[in-house]
Amino acid sequence: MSKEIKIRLQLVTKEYDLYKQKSDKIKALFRLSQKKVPHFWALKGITLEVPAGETVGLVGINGSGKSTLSNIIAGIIPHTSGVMEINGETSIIAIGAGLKGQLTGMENIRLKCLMTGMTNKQIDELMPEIIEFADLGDFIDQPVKNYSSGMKSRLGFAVAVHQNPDILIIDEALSVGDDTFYQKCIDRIQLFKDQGKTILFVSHSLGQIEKICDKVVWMHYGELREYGETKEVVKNYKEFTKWFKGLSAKEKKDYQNDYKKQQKEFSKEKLPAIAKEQGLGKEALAEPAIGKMSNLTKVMLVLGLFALLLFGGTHLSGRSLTSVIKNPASLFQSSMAPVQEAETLEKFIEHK
Ligand SMILES: Nc1ncnc2c1ncn2[C@@H]1O[C@H](COP(=O)(O)OP(=O)(O)OP(=O)(O)O)[C@@H](O)[C@H]1O
Repeated sequence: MSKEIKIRLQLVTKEYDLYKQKSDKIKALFRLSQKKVPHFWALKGITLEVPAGETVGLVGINGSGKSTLSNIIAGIIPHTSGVMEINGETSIIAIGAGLKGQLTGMENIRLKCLMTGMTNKQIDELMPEIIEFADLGDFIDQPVKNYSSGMKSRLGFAVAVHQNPDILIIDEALSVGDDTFYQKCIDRIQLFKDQGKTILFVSHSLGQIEKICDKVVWMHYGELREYGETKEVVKNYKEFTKWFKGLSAKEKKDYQNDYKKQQKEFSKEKLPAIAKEQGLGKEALAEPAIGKMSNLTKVMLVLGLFALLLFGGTHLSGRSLTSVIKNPASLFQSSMAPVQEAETLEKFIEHK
């Protein structure tokens, strides 16, 4: 019997607009600027299937699209076009991802757990176990902004592995920990594997990839260059990096510029031909609902959101509407000290 497919992607793309300034983005939205905005395609049509229970590694040189792909699968950022089918709960561990700097380690644990739908009672029961796994000592009561990247990774890992996700996505989170913590994480990943969970593992360490992964995806400048057995793909990737390292500085630069140029010049018009090449139907060219909206709908939506932010923010900040209109920046200036703010949030959460 064939295994259930946990992650199914068909021709998934990600396009970024390269605005020089934030104001250009707003002007473009309201069509106030005629300036042509350069585009960059971080993903140029990724087609991939990951069956349940497999651990798949993501390798590729810097900027090849590994984090973009894992963030899209985790639902952190939207894709531009293509079909995405994720069958199960995902949890991503990336250094500092989703952690609030002003809150303490313990408050962050509670917030992250609440966001996954756990009750305060369930969190209270699980808290000692998460704290023990993170092993941060007294730092658990310190604001996360004072943590090193290794400490943030510990906290993120501890929370994620206790959430019991179907699909665990680990983005470079193991690269910053010390040996003891690394081993603890490897043991936990092995336990996940034994439980038949699906894992996506992004790493620059081929040693880690070889140790953990059943299969490997090799990303190359927004394209999926190879997907297959770990041994085979790692061998080919090692050959490529050896060849690349052997190039002169100018040759390297030319190689990179050539690929980046292709990513800038890519367009949706090229997708039907790629779909045909990959044997995919028209549905692979689908765009998420937000991309299909007319410009008028988008403007109405932005205006609606702006009004909601203004009135909601005014209400929450306790300031008058007139004072906010006179000084909009005041909305974003906290009237409380960070510690006081954290305490308020803590009380709020406890109250719930
Ligand atoms: N918000 C953004 N706006 C514009 N371009 C972006 C944005 N985020 C990522 N990119 C670009 O998309 C490409 C892929 O980035 P991504 O972070 O996914 O690569 P990566 O393979 O994870 O790299 P690394 O190994 O360095 O972590 C890069 O060229 C990057 O500059």
